Amino acid sequence: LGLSGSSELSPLCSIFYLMSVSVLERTNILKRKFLTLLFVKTKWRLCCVSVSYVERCQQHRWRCAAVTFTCPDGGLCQSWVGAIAEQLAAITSRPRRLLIYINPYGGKRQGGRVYEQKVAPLFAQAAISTHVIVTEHANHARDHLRTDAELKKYDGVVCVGGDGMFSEIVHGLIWRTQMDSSLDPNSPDETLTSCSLRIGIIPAGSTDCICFATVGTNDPVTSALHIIVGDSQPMDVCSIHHNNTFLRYSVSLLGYGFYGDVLTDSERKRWMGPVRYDFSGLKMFLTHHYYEGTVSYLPARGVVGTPRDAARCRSGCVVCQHNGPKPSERAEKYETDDCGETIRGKFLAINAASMSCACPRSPKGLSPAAHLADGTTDLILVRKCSRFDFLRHLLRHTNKEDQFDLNFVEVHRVVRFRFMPRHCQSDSDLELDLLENGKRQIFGQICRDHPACGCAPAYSSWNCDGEILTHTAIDVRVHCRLIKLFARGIEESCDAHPYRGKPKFVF
Ligand SMILES: Nc1ncnc2c1ncn2[C@@H]1O[C@H](COP(=O)(O)OP(=O)(O)OP(=O)(O)O)[C@@H](O)[C@H]1O
Repeated sequence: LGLSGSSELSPLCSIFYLMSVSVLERTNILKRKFLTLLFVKTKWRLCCVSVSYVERCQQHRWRCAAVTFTCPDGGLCQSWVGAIAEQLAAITSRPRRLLIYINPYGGKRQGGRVYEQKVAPLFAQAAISTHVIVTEHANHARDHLRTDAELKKYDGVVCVGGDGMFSEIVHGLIWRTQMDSSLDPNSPDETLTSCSLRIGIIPAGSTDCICFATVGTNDPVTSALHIIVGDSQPMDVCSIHHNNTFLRYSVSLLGYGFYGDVLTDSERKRWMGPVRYDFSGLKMFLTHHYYEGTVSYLPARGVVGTPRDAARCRSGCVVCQHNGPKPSERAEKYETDDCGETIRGKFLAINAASMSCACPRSPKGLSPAAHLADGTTDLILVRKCSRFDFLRHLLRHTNKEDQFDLNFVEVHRVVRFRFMPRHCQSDSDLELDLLENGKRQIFGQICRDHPACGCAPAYSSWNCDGEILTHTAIDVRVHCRLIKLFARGIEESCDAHPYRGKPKFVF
């Protein structure tokens, strides 16, 4: 794009303006997908204005592209730079100051390099000021956020690492927000205050499931661009309590039985690297343990959507918008026994998916129709069945068949649930079980009390977003939209998007 010199600034300005608006429309600048003005440089007597913008690539990836305008008139160029910069400054959703935590040991230990080489230059170009903390030990970021961080100075918190690192940020930020609001996080009935700061994830871990589920790809540049353009994706968080004591928050998967056992076993095999998950998965599948207990839950009422829907939670999801927080629902409690449902049984797996839990290994995820911000979690109960049937269920996570369309699997969309393993049940509950299930139970109980006989163990562990919980009897409550991410959810049919690929400028 070249403009010949002229002393008449105003008409030239208009032409330049019209042409640029056309360019910007094509690059989607006017729909806020434009990234940022990068620089103005003088070349001999020509001035260049380079405008950077987001270009969509395949598989939900974003790239930073640039278009350069040249003009012999330096003053005109400067006025253009000023005008565009003014427009950009008016977009208040974009962060200006970020607090960044880098886990140098996450994934392949490339967090520092990924940030320095791929992300920091983009933040610098976008004029975002950063305060970077390289963590020195586990829970460093969480504890810093809880007490020391001067959060008022920042527009967002970014973690460079995997799901464990994200979890640290979530725990630190939620705890701090509740403390600042004088709320008691130990009370499971407390209505928590939503965090005002958004969280960004630069994926540099082993699995990066949260990033994949909210952005659609695990790519540091794409995540950095979502942060720069100031995207915002609200997210539900489950609080987990045991006897009125806070244990953890969960945003993705809470799994007892199969997924708890796989995590416990894989933790002992860290030396194997990422392959440990496959190894432990196979081992636990062959071991085929089942666990007895009681699940009680409050079904989600007055919401649209079910776990069996064909529609998926995507960018601008109407289900999330419809089911958003409603004041009357926020204080839902187990006030009476009859407001919840109760299921006793033997389970191979009890899973609560607060999002699809899609990842590169399971592109559909554990609950494909789960929503990021609808205030519910999908409670999936896999009852005791044969190994062959359980394999059928597991394989359906990777193909197009419905993993819930099996007579030993049930799924409920809930706002709260409790689990009580059988060994923790009161005597009266055990008597009730006995009456319901007959005398076969007596021999089962003897086996459980004397594990040396080689029967199934009495209890498993909860896998809470990749961490093992210390208690098995838990009370889980969904808090609608407790946090916000620098993301926009997975965009629909990205490959067919009109703005994908290189924009073609025709003048
Ligand atoms: N400096 C550090 N030294 C040791 N551990 C750390 C440090 N900083 C953070 N951690 C801990 O490392 C754990 C794993 O980190 P992270 O989640 O970034 O990587 P990952 O486990 O490889 O990835 P993923 O969780 O996606 O599988 C986190 O739970 C975090 O608490």
